[in-house]
Amino acid sequence: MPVEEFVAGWISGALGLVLGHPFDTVKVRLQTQTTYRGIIDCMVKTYRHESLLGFFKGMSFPIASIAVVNSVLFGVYSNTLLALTATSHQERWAQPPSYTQVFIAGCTGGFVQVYCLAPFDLIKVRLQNQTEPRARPGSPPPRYRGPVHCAASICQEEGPRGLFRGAWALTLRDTPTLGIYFVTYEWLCRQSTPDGQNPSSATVLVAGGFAGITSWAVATPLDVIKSRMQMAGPKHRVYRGVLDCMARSAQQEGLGVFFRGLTINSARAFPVNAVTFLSYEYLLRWWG
Ligand SMILES: CN(C)C(=N)NCCC[C@H](N)C(=O)O
Repeated sequence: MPVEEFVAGWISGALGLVLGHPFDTVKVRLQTQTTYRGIIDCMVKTYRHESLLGFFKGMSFPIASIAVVNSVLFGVYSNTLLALTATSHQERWAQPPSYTQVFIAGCTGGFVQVYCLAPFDLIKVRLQNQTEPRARPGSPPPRYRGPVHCAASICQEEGPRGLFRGAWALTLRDTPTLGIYFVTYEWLCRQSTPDGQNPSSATVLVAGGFAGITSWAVATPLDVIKSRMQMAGPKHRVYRGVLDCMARSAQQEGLGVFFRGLTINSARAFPVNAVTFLSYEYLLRWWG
């Protein structure tokens, strides 16, 4: 099993993550809180109350976890393609796999990475939703003091299974959308690259960016549901399941609720995934 695909997945994921985290914080707050009038209002309020640091809340854990999550995603994707087509990454532009094979490999990578991503994503969402400024004398301390305290509190209050709250919604979000993600990337690269050649850097950047936008656009409705289910701990509103959360959200806030965070998700997706794919391709070519 080629391990360089796992390492390239990790480094490229980390670069994309740092670039996209401020967008991600705004998105999570818009999806789960009703106090903001829109993206700009959320950005202004976050900056006023919490300074620039507010945008980077909850980032340390994803940085640590991206090592596992992105390397599992890209590693499983690439190794599934290898099993389906018997061609390595280096041979893949000369003997391209079919789109069905790319879709199956993407869905497999998406499905497997969910079980690494779920606890980290839950902790990130809980920390991003704490709007209190960092501890000031006299002000009440935030509920979670940091990622480790957050994980420990969840285990204590909700049991270890609490760390997987929202994992089913995450599976429904990520399995098909990661198939779409890799198919879009491959299709765009092949459209603008002569047969048998490696795509140029500009092509990889644009194809990676649009793969991110397309997959996130499709993923947004389940992303909203996933974030709400993750916030619904034992002390908050509790949903009976994904369908109950969908029905109650739509009843209370209208169908528009499923598109909350769509603009910010797309704005974040382009740079994050352009950088992720560019660094992934280059690391593999460099090691190849
Ligand atoms: C629609 N979905 C869930 C995805 N396209 N997932 C792949 C994510 C890649 C990158 N770390 C990101 O956060 O955009």
